[in-house]
Amino acid sequence: MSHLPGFRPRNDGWTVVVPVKRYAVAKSRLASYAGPHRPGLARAMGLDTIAATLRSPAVAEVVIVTNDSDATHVLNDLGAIVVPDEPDLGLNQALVYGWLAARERRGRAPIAAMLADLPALRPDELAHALTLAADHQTSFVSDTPAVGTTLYCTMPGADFVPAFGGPSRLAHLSGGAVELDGTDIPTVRRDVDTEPDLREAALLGVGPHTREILAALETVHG
Ligand SMILES: Nc1nc2c(ncn2[C@@H]2O[C@H](COP(=O)(O)OP(=O)(O)OP(=O)(O)O)[C@@H](O)[C@H]2O)c(=O)[nH]1
Ligand SMILES: C=C(OP(=O)(O)O)C(=O)O
Repeated sequence: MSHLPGFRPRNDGWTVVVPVKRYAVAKSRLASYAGPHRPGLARAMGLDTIAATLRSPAVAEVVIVTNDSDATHVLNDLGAIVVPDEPDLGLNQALVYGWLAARERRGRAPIAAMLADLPALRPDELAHALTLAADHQTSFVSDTPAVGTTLYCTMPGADFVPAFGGPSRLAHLSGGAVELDGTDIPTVRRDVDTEPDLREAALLGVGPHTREILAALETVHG
């Protein structure tokens, strides 16, 4: 197993569980913009998100839940632990399955769930969010419009009840999770579902895989 430059396995720190949908069917809301590049764009955003997560100083281990064969091989080579999406019942069930695997591996670690569509994610901003999260049993970071969620965090012993999808900010608040201050973590909050989201992420500065696909899309769209 090779590791990214700068990645140091740690014994303390967070386990971050990341669900990755099969690229062939992912990011349907970007279909008209990305056309044949849509699976490649989903892959590139996932790779940039997970590479930044592996480099974050607050992260000890990354557990990926996926049934995508390319993601399984490539993310394992990057240094993530990859488990199959055995339930295959959507995002939240995949996260619970990943949480069980994470707990089995590192029983006393704090565990967070994070989406794979944060292509501008910076390792230091993720570390900042996870440091804030350590003050609460259960907490979360809302997305840029403050409607959805990008990161859901639990300390050891807390229930893990992710409620991602649609207006998940309210769902997580109703479940008793504390919303973390999003002031200094714009790249943790910028998930990408649509073309305007992608433009905003590009302004924040996306990782190299997403940058390459964006360059190809620029030649299509002018
Ligand atoms: N393992 C797994 N991951 C999922 C599943 N559904 C969504 N995800 C992941 O969950 C995160 C957020 O998903 P969405 O933003 O809804 O992405 P999406 O389903 O690809 O996009 P749309 O087709 O536009 O809804 C991304 O990391 C996806 O890869 C699923 O059924 N299984
Ligand atoms: C899954 C989520 O993201 P989106 O609905 O933007 O895909 C969410 O915000 O809970």
